[in-house]
Amino acid sequence: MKNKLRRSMLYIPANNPGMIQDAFIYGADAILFDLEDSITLTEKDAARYLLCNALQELDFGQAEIVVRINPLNTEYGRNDLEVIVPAKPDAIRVPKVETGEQIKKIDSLLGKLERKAGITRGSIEIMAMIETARGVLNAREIAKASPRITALNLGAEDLTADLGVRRSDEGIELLYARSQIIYAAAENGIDIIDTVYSDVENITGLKEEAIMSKRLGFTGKSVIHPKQIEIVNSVFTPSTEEIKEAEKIVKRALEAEKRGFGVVTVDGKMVDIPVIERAKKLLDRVESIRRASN
Ligand SMILES: CC(=O)SCCNC(=O)CCNC(=O)[C@H](O)C(C)(C)COP(=O)(O)OP(=O)(O)OC[C@H]1O[C@@H](n2cnc3c(N)ncnc32)[C@H](O)[C@@H]1OP(=O)(O)O
Ligand SMILES: O=C([O-])CC(=O)C(=O)O
Ligand SMILES: [Mg+2]
Repeated sequence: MKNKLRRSMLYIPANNPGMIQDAFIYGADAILFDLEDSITLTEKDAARYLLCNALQELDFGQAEIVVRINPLNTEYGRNDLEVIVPAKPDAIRVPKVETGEQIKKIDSLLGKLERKAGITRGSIEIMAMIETARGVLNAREIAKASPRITALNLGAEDLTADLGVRRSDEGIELLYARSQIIYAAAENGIDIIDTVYSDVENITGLKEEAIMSKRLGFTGKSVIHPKQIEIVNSVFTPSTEEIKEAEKIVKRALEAEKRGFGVVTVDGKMVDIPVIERAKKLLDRVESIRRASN
């Protein structure tokens, strides 16, 4: 079964056969083959065909296979979909999405290409990248534009370029965008993936940013180098203390319910329905992680 955890999504430029071949060995939950910004215009065609062959020939294990296409308003985007859909990726990541209408167009095009390729209609998911001011402001309509949408992704490099601001370590310039898209994703029960951390050598900085993202509500983070995977997976996996606490809450709540009490205290803190729901959600996630790593 495919791993849909999406704690870490590893970018791989789709014109690099060595990286494509080794993609599955690093333990990323998702492999994110890129046809957009890591590929120069002269390499677009070659990358697309190389990737199509690789998806058909290679076994990437349990990792979810996602392809970032070029925007559909460029001459490359439509060609990407035509070549890649028959190779059955699990999802298409669409860059620079600004309106729900754009997602509806991609949904309909995917439907036609799926039919042509003999693939079940609706089986290829869409992940929408929010990386412009307009995209941030329209995140709500984007998130609900198609049942295919299973995640929103922040693209901070493009967004800070659009805003004309510097990207800082503490990320204050991204706080509004991060919060807005987290709410849009939560409203629709879909995943929300944080942007890449570009300073590959700075593992401490990566960890701090990932912890902050998790605390805000992100469910995972895109990465650009294999050495970023372990740290990101571990930040987005509940800790032993969190698991123990959740188990205790669920156990005490069940005991209290049997005695007719809806609210109890656990370690001096009040536990009622929302706290129990949060604990159950955490334990469900732990179970998904356990299943995915077996
Ligand atoms: C703003 C945006 O749009 S970000 C998204 C687009 N950008 C990308 O996709 C970039 C993805 N990352 C990369 O291309 C590379 O990591 C770079 C260019 C940043 C650095 O590459 P290198 O200088 O080769 O890194 P380094 O020497 O540390 O690599 C060590 C090993 O890891 C491999 N590796 C590095 N990055 C990746 C990757 N993303 N996926 C798979 N393998 C990788 C290298 O091939 C090398 O393997 P080898 O030892 O078998 O030769
Ligand atoms: O964060 C990402 O996924 C990379 C990206 O496209 C951006 O930052 O603009
Ligand atoms: Mg971008």
